[in-house]
Amino acid sequence: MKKIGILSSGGDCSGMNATIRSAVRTALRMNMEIVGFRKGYLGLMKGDCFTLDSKVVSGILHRGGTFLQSARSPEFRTPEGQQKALAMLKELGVEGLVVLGGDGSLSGALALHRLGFPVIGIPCSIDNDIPFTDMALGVDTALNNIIYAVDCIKDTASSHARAFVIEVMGRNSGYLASVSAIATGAEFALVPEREFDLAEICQQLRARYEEGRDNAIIILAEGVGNGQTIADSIKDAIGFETRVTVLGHYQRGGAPTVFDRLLGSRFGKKAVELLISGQQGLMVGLSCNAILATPLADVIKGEKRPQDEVLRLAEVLGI
Ligand SMILES: Nc1ncnc2c1ncn2[C@@H]1O[C@H](COP(=O)(O)OP(=O)(O)O)[C@@H](O)[C@H]1O
Ligand SMILES: O=P(O)(O)OC[C@H]1O[C@](O)(COP(=O)(O)O)[C@@H](O)[C@@H]1O
Ligand SMILES: [Mg+2]
Repeated sequence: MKKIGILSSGGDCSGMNATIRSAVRTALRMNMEIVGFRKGYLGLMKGDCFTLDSKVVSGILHRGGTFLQSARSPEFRTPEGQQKALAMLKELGVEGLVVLGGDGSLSGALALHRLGFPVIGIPCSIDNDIPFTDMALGVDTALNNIIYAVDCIKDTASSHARAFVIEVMGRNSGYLASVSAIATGAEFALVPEREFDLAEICQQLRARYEEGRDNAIIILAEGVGNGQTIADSIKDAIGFETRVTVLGHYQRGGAPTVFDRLLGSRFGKKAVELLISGQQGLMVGLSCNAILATPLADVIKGEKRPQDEVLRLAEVLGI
């Protein structure tokens, strides 16, 4: 193998740049040429790429997002799109590919692997919905962003005697909501993994209000539903005002935490080493603080185990 490629796909997250930098420096150390494809699978199908050298990746470690840019490409989901990408890889003389992305992008990586192309995946998604890794890249930074915002909102909640419904991202995963509720001392976390009864929540908020606790933070995972609907249905029942804050894309960006800088650096190095040593069709992951590799096929057919321990902790803490 003389030349490999790298791309970032799906939702961007903080730590992608640290990962790309580490992959590039590992490849160069191993006398390998490495090219970066712009905008994920879109750039791959078009052959939109450029050579990555040590200088190109300097000064990006501390920046969120991905300097290779990212995209969601419906065309790449089709067999025609995947054949286009394969033909382009062949034309460019690229013999192996590192894919940074979430569950969707890793499904795309598996498709290329099944067509016989050497691929290694790196789990990147703030949702933490990818199995076979304790943490995906970007989760820690997103959580830190969320707790900063919630701490700020708590000041207003207590000053104005209000209940805030704060909607966080995560698609169908309640990981960000559960963990941020634990870390901020929120009153409730509403997550798709756990059933809840809105009437009961209202009753508890009312009882707290009558005891003199006149503000509350309710963290809502986006997978549960709309924040305004929830706030509207509790407004009259609890005795104090409600407001809704949707944290949105603020959560995904910003300077990566130490955890994500280190995790990305470890993932990037390991992915390139695996590719160069002839291994393929794998995803790197973090398990008990070691970097392991799991077949992409197992990752895609697997399901991220429910966050049982986190949910139980939330329950014990009264969330
Ligand atoms: N089943 C699939 N087969 C092939 N490619 C896929 C598949 N699912 C997703 N992709 C590709 O990966 C891209 C990113 O996936 P998406 O689910 O949007 O984000 P993420 O990778 O962050 O989960 C999609 O736009 C598509 O190009
Ligand atoms: O940025 P977009 O395209 O609006 O997508 C928003 C979605 O992306 C995420 O931030 C990350 O999800 P993915 O990792 O699957 O891309 C979700 O939490 C959110 O629902
Ligand atoms: Mg996803």
